[in-house]
Amino acid sequence: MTAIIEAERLSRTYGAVCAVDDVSFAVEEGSVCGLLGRNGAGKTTLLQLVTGQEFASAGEIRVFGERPLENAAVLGRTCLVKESQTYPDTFKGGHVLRAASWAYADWDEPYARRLVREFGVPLDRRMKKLSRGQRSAIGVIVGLASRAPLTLFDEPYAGLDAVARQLFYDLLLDDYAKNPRTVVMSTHLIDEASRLLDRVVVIDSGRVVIDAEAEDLRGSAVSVVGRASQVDAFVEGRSVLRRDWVGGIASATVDGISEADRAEALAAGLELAPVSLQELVVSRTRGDQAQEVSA
Ligand SMILES: Nc1ncnc2c1ncn2[C@@H]1O[C@H](COP(=O)(O)OP(=O)(O)OP(=O)(O)O)[C@@H](O)[C@H]1O
Repeated sequence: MTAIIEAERLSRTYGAVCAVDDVSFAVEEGSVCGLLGRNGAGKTTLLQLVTGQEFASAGEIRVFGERPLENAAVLGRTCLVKESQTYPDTFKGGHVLRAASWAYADWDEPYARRLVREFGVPLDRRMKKLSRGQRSAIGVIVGLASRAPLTLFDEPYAGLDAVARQLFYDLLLDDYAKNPRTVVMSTHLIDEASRLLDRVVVIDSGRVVIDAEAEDLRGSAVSVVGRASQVDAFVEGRSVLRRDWVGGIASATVDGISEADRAEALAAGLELAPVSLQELVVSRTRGDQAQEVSA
């Protein structure tokens, strides 16, 4: 496999703030990578480093094997769609799409027109007069129709309603199947986007805390439910991410679970339930302490 993005010991500091802290990871060609993390974790800064909009304070970032800074060969194949995109005052939706058609060599105009119809966005209205969701839809259309070999979406859904978000996910999956490309998407809506993701990179306070195949990650934890005493006995010595009690019934989210562990839990009369990607990420980025919740 070819790595399209390679970060090696990459850091970006702003005075005393270390937005990206000694980060190393790779994104393989033809994969969809979810970049997840809490507010202020460093996701946008990382995407800006990837697209040459920020200088690294230390370390290396390579995109298509080259440094992205002021590199037309790299940036011509890279499309970053971000929520906070600003446009010239007089720009209408139609201008944005025309500018994008000039910027991206693989721009697909008929597909862009189809997406405009599907999202129902007006192209003859100034961008600043559009609703937040309509502006986001224009960004999503640019990202999809750019057909850029590396497409990065930085929280692209702000203001998009649930129907439009689902449309975006469906279009991305469908288009990705027909025209494989490399996609990185930062999102807080982890479970919604979960089915799209091949790989998950989670950053917390600028550092990578999880870098794994989404499938492996989903199977790495399980929720065990049963009588509190049995749950307590099972979790003894295991890595517990979260515990909840209701009366005498307890449930515990246990990390690093093996097939033998599952069999042992079932033999002990405990029920097993899958843990969603969102639960797992929340548990692992909440701090060192397992959360204890009683009701
Ligand atoms: N230009 C800047 N000057 C100073 N601090 C900055 C600058 N840009 C980002 N930061 C800080 O770096 C940290 C990471 O910010 P970043 O925008 O990358 O986070 P994020 O993960 O994208 O957050 P969110 O999910 O809230 O959008 C934050 O503490 C932020 O305040």
